[in-house]
Amino acid sequence: MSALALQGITKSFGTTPVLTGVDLHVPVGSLTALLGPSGCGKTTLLRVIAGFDDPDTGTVTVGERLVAGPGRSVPARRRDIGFVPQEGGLFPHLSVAGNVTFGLPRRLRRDAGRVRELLALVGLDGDLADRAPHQLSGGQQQRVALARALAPEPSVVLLDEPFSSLDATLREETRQAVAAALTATGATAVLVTHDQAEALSMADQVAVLRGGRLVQLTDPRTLYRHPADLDVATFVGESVVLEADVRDGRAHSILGELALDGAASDGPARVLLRPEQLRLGAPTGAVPQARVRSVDFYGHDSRVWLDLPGGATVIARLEGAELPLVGQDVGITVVGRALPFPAVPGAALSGAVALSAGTEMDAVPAESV
Ligand SMILES: Nc1ncnc2c1ncn2[C@@H]1O[C@H](COP(=O)(O)OP(=O)(O)OP(=O)(O)O)[C@@H](O)[C@H]1O
Repeated sequence: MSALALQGITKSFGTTPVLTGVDLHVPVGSLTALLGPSGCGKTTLLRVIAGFDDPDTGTVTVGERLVAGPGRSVPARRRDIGFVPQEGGLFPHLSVAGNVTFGLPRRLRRDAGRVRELLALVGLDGDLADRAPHQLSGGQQQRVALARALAPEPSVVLLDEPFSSLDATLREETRQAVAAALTATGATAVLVTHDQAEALSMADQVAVLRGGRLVQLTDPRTLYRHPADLDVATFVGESVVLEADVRDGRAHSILGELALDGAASDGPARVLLRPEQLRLGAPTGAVPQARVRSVDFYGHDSRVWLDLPGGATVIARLEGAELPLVGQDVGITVVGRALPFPAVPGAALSGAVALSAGTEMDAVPAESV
C-alpha cells in the first residue's frame, strides 16, 4: 500500500516547466530519497507534497485521501504530513521542549514525559529540553526538528536536505540517528538530497530526478548496478565508461574482452564498469596496461588514477595497504560484468573515461531531457 502517491505532477513557474509528469509511489514505512542535481525540481516536488505549492496538474494522495488534485487543495497543516526543513527551522524563542511540544496534539502538550520520549527517539538526552536552539549543535537542532515533526505521528515525514549544513562527522552521526528514529516509529519518509552516498545508504528506494522528470525509481543496489542511462550511472557513483565493440555478447574494449551484464546487439556500444571492478597487477603483457598517474589514499581504501595508452584516464578503487607507486606500470584485469549502453554517434570518448560521482547530470539542462 502506498502511504503517498503522486500521479502526473506538473508544475511551472511562469513559462518555465519545473516538474513534468512525475509519478511516485512511496510504500508505507519506507524511506524514499529524491536525488538529483541542483535545480532539477526536488524541493519544488517536496513543497507540492507538503501543500506549500499547488501542482498545475496531477494528484497527491496521502493514504487513501486525495490532498491535491483538480479543484482540491487541502491546506498544509491538515495533510497529516511532517516537515523537516534544511536548517531545522526551530523557533528561536522557544526551548527545545517548547519546540517539540509545538508538534504535539493539544491533549499531550502538558505531558513532559512525551517530550522526553521524543527526544530519546532521536537520540537526544532529556537534559537538553530546557536549552535554547542556539545552544545546540547543528546536528542536535536537526534532531529536535525531526522530533517536532514526528510528535503528531504524521502519515508521512518530508525532509528537505536535512544534513547539508552539517560537517562530515556530524552528518554521518545525525543521518544514523534520523534513520534509527524513522525506523523505530515506522514512519514513511521522503528525503530530498543531492548527495548520492546519502541516498544510497539511507533509502529503501531512490527517485532520480533530472530536469523535472523522474528518470528512475528503484532500490539503491539496482540503481548502482543497473542505472537507467549513463548520466544516471555517473551521477550515482564513480564510473569507468568505455567505447566498445560488441560481438557475440561480449564487449571488446581498451580494457580487453568483457562479459556483459544484459543483452546488447552486435556493433558499437558504450559499457560501464565501476572502479572497484578494476584490479591491478604486474604488467605481464597478457593484460591491458596502464601507468599510475596519482593515488588518493583514504585509509579504508584508495582511488588510483590510471593513464591508458592513447591518453584516456580511468579510476581503480583498491582496498588494502599495498598500493602502486605514481609512475609505475601496471596490468589491469576486470572482475564482473560490464553494463552495456547504446553508442553515442558523433560523441566518441577517447577510448575510456573516468567520471566522478555527480559530475555528469549537473551538465544536463532541463530542456534537453
Ligand atoms: N518560486 C519560484 N519561482 C520561480 N522559479 C522557481 C521557484 N522555485 C523554484 N524555482 C526554479 O525551479 C527550478 C527547480 O528548483 P528546486 O528548488 O525545486 O530545485 P532543487 O532540485 O531543489 O535544487 P537545489 O538542490 O539547488 O535546492 C529552479 O530552476 C528554480 O530556480
